[in-house]
Amino acid sequence: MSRPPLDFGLYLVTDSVQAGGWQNVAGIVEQAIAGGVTVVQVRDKHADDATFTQLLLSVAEVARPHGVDVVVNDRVHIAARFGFDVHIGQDDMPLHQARELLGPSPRIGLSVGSEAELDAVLDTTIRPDVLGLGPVFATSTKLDAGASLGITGLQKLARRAAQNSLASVAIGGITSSNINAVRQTTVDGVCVVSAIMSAENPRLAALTLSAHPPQVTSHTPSSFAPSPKEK
Ligand SMILES: Cc1ncc(COP(=O)(O)OP(=O)(O)O)c(N)n1
Ligand SMILES: Cc1nc(C(=O)O)sc1CCOP(=O)(O)O
Ligand SMILES: [Mg+2]
Repeated sequence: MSRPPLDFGLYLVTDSVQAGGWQNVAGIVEQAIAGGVTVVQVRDKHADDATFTQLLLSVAEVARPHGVDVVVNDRVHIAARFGFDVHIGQDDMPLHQARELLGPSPRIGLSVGSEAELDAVLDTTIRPDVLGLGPVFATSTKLDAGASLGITGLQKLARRAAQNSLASVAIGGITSSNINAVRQTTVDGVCVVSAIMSAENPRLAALTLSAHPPQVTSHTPSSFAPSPKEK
């Protein structure tokens, strides 16, 4: 099944705790999209399914009008119910089972943190649509993240992914201070959580991290234009 390629350029993964509560997440996402975020994954490790669904739909409401893809973290059954894309890790539902539940259209992202995990992906006939490669650097957002890959480890995985026609994104400890080195690897995009979710100004944070910051024109809606202080 061919799914249209996505612009993974600046991929935001949400965190309701860093947002100060799940009700604040959609507002932060809206600002981050104005700053250049191209994909949003809704991740909340604490919410029950009903609350997660409310959160997901609130994010979709602000993302979809801008053509920004919305991805569900972990909860394949919720993604399947509403037809969203999904991201799963090595300890989540197996890829073949997720594909069976989702049907052919939604994209599936899969975490890969080592050469052995990439070997396993390349050995199977059912392929994910994108790999989440990480953690690149140490992170306090995900306490059970594995050993850091560093730029060299990331580049080895990203190169092999590309050689096998697999899209990849980098994740873990990425900030405005190290993002240039990450963008010099073969990854198709860069994921951040705290660099945007914990920022005082999520729009400015996204602008700083974006590979292609949005151009402000006379047609830019006023809610997306910079405030006089930022000009
Ligand atoms: C794009 C992307 N890459 C990796 C992850 C991590 O997924 P996982 O290993 O399942 O860990 P949790 O996010 O579920 O804690 C991700 N979420 N997104
Ligand atoms: C959700 C997640 N997955 C990771 C992985 O390595 O698979 S690291 C991570 C958290 C990244 O948060 P921050 O941008 O704040 O460091
Ligand atoms: Mg997971």
